[in-house]
Amino acid sequence: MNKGEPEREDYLPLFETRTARGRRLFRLFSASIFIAICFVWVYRVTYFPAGEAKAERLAWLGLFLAELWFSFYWSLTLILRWNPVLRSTFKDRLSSRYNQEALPGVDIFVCTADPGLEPPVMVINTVLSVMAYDYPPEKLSVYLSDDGCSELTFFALLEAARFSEIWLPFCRKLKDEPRSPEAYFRTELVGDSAMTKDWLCIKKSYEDLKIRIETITKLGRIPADIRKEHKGFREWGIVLSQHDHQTILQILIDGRDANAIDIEGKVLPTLVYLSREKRPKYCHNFKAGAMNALIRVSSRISNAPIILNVDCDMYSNNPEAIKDAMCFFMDEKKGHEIAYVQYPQSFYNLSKNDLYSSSLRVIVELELLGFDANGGPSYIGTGCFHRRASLCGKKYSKEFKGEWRGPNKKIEESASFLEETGKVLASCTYEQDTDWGNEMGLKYGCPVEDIITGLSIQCRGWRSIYFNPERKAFLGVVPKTLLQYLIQHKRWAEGELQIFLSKYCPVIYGHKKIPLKLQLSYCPYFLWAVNCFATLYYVTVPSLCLVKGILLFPKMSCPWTLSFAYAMIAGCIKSLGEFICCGGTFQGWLNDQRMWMFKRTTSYFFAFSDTLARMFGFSESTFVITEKVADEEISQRYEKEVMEFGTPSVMFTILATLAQLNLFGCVLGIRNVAADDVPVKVLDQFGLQIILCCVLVMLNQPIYQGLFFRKDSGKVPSSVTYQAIVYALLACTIAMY
Ligand SMILES: O=c1ccn([C@@H]2O[C@H](COP(=O)(O)OP(=O)(O)O[C@H]3O[C@H](CO)[C@@H](O)[C@H](O)[C@H]3O)[C@@H](O)[C@H]2O)c(=O)[nH]1
Ligand SMILES: [Mn+2]
Repeated sequence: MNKGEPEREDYLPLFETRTARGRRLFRLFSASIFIAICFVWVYRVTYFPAGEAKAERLAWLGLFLAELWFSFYWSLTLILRWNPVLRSTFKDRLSSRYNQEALPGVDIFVCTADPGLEPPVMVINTVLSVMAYDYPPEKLSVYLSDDGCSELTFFALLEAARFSEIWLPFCRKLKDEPRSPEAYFRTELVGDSAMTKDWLCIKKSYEDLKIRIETITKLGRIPADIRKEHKGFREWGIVLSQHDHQTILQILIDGRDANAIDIEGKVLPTLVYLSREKRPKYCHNFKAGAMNALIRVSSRISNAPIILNVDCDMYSNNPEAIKDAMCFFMDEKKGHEIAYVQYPQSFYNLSKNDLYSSSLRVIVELELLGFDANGGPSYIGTGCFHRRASLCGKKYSKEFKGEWRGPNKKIEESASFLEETGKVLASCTYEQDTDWGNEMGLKYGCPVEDIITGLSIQCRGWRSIYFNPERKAFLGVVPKTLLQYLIQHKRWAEGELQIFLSKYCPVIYGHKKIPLKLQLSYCPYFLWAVNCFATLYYVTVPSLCLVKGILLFPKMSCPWTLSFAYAMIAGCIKSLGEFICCGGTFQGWLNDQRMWMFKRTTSYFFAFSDTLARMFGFSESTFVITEKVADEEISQRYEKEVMEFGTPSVMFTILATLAQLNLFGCVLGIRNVAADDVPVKVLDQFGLQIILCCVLVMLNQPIYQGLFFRKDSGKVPSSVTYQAIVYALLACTIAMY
């Protein structure tokens, strides 16, 4: 509370913050690991093989540098773990303090970009789920941005608009169930026979709707008779291509219209289709461009003070989520500081032990809690409620309390007039010579537009909140193939590194604007890509040295081994403990470790090189959209947690080469032990190195499967196998001589 303002004794906050348990244990344990790390350094410095051959000295020095990097990086990650906080809300206080009238409007933005990769049925499920929020419908407006400019998506949305007339009344009878029809009907109906008739009837309607959409999606065009049903289809008459077309803006449900009601006569939320103008000459800035067009167009139509942004696969799983978010924004004491409330990204198609470790478990369940405590989480692109003002560039000020009330829908103008005038706002030229993409809206020029936008909002003085309730607010899909996963992480790592190397580097840009701990909280992510070097070194050189017989670690009988062993084992225990506390399984943790290794040696490596290439002007930024569907065979393997290779890729060549190097190292190491007169001696000398290789081999196990044992179409393609064998043999030969 500011000085001068009267203390209100009776004031009850709308949300509460608690510190997480177990912090003290964590700090102690981390400190002990840190001590072990210091001993490792001391060992490296005092036992440097100065008198040995050059190769040995170099190998040793490299390893030391890699270890220094790991220690530094590890210390950075502690900042995110030091002081995690948990938030909880009081929705009952919110509803007793504010009636329906007093709640702010919410504009919901759903982004889609490709009907092939993001099937229209999935998109409309997301749309229907957000239309069904437990919130006054006249306060809700849902906007679908279609960067794919697809009439198939438009058709699906039109069908969804119709279906919402029966779906929303049905949802009002539900309690906690998910509001995406697909997800809802996946679960069996329990109890209540009065519901059964309704249930069967709605289920039938949904299935019909789904078949209609899927048939037309398969067909790939809209039949003439359907075309006649809505004036919107006429727009596609002059669409040249997906990348060359005018703005298409259609208000499918006009919430102000007295006829826009569901079968029970209740108002429907406004529903709008937007496909912003695209011309080959112009840069479209991917999702950031789409979002900015949505911000402007929605300001013309509904202009709600709060904006929710979701990706097209992220359906709403908790109808109360808006009210939760409002508890933060509308808190009388602290609400006015908050620019955005970020929910975690959660997923519904994870395999049992999360094969690709796509759930980002530790980030979502632990690191972001620490991020929040350090000043506010980053914006992670989806499942985020924004204050329109702060997203549009407003600086934080104590005086600005937010205007929740007031008319948020312009009553006077007709829908077609709004469409006509709104179109201009989504044209290619509108942003020229404006601050859009810079200080206004989402930032351009970065593959992780979300992170950089969040950072700049915080640097304008705002705070953000991370809210991770038990019941997940949004559920989306993760990629089902290894390559999709690696490409997605490459995009992320690339974007993050790009920010670090730009003027937005948090320690420079954030200096004096945000607290140091918040600046540093960003760094572990921004430096993801840099990990590639130390990791590549650690997975190759010890194996090669084993082949050649170069000693890199202390002897097993030497006390220094203890420091290495402790740092490794305690480090693993800590990470395993965290993983389990965050709800993971042991197998899941192993998968997680494996995926860290895989992405560090491939995604991060390419992220690093591509970032440099772009900085020096050799390439342009791209945005590879993640596939949200997979064919039947791939899905089946995914369910069984069999890793998917299938298509040739350099990333796989790297992984396969490294895996074989480790295997050679391991085999040769063990052979030496066996062949030695006194096996104990070799084991004593090379023990740690052999263990390291064995661990790597164990982690690489799915690759050996894919290389040598599998026959299905998801195995490593033979071209990759041959290349990898050649490279690995070559590397060993060079190492030996
Ligand atoms: O030109 C484009 C490209 C993408 N998208 C949409 O952006 C969203 C995210 O794309 P996706 O391929 O699913 O990427 P993810 O890696 O899964 O997305 C995460 O990472 C992105 C930044 O890299 C953020 O924009 C996302 O919100 C965040 O969920 C999807 O809804 C797309 O339809 C567009 O609207 N226009
Ligand atoms: Mn996605």
